[in-house]
Amino acid sequence: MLPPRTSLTIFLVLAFAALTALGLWMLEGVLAAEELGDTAMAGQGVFIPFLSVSLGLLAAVVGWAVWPLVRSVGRPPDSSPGPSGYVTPSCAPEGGMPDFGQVRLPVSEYALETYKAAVDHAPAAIMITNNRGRIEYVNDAFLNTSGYSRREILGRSPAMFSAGHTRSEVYSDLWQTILSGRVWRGEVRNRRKSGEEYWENMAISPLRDRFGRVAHFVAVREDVTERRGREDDLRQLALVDSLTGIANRRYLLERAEQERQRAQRFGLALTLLMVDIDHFKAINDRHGHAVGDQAIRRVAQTCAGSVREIDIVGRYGGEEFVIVLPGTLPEGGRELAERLRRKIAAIDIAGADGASFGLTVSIGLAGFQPGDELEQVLASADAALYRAKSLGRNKVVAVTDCLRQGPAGDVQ
Ligand SMILES: Nc1nc2c(ncn2[C@@H]2O[C@H](COP(=O)(O)OP(=O)(O)OP(=O)(O)O)[C@@H](O)[C@H]2O)c(=O)[nH]1
Repeated sequence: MLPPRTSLTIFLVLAFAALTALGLWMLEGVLAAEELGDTAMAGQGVFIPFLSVSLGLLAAVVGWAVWPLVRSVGRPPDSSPGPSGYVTPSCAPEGGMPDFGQVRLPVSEYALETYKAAVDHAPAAIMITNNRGRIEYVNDAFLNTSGYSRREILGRSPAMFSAGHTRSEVYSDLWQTILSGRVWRGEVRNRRKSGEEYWENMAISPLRDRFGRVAHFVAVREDVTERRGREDDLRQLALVDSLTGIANRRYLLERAEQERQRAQRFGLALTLLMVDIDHFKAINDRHGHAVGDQAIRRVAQTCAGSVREIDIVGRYGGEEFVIVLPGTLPEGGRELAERLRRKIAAIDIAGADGASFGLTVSIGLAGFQPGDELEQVLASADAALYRAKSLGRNKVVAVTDCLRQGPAGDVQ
């Protein structure tokens, strides 16, 4: 199908060519008649102006037809849209995308189509909510990560994905940030449709409408569960004693210091126990290192299994443990220490010779006093432990208030 301009041009050229031919034929007749002195024919001199007008019009029509071609010489190919309004691939500059900045308005539809495809199929999960917090769009990656269908998500609140562990301050910070027009970044724990929980790293930015108002929010989310798992493992390795699985010395002291500061600030009670296996060297010597390790593990497990969740049990040295009891007075600590001493005395360990053997511990106990540094409380508990050992072992000794300022060993 020829474009209208081309069809009209062909029609006009043919029409004027026919008229011109007719004019020339008649002119020939006129000239011949003049030569013969035929005055009747010579009176037909009206055909000369007619022929001139005809030729002039023909030139104008041809000029009108070829003008666009003359104009396009030396220009890049036209990027006019195809019948549907989309730019066809042939309109794109060689080897790349069309330059959207150069094209006329209908091409923006093509640009929109391209941007939409990019968002729909982006590898990161993308969600768009309106400023009332309702989900208006999610891409394919979002559906894959969350496990929901589009129908189950659209129109609902993003809160439907929360696993419920994130503190409310995190969300208030999120809203404050994005409502003020800034980007919020953070990691939250979410839940898939299957119930499985996962970590998501999110960047949420406000989208402004043509009037500059925040009308939507776009969230780009990435499942970082694997990375978080590796970090957790590393963190665990850094905090935990590899032989016993309880807190290592560094982490124990860190947590103990936190509790000391809390006790100091809020005037809370805090008691510290120092537990040491009696004659452990003899166990090692008699049964070997592996059995010695087993004894250390059993004592650690017994300590960890005898305290509350808020208490902290850590390995302080080779066969020495510290138990931090927040919110506990020395009397309460002593009760626990006695219970623990008896429990450990009841442990049976398989010896190298096949026969089982028992073990005992000595426990030193000290309570925190306002103004104490952690080292002072530890030194007091250690002094009490020393006293328990010197009193024959398998004993609990607490530092009394009147003696805690005295030299090491002045305990009762
Ligand atoms: N098997 C094993 N032994 C350890 C470990 N750490 C330290 N030890 C040993 O524990 C022993 C501690 O001995 P001592 O400090 O003399 O204490 P003890 O023999 O228990 O004597 P008292 O505490 O006075 O009753 C040493 O022989 C260390 O080599 C460990 O991780 N595994």
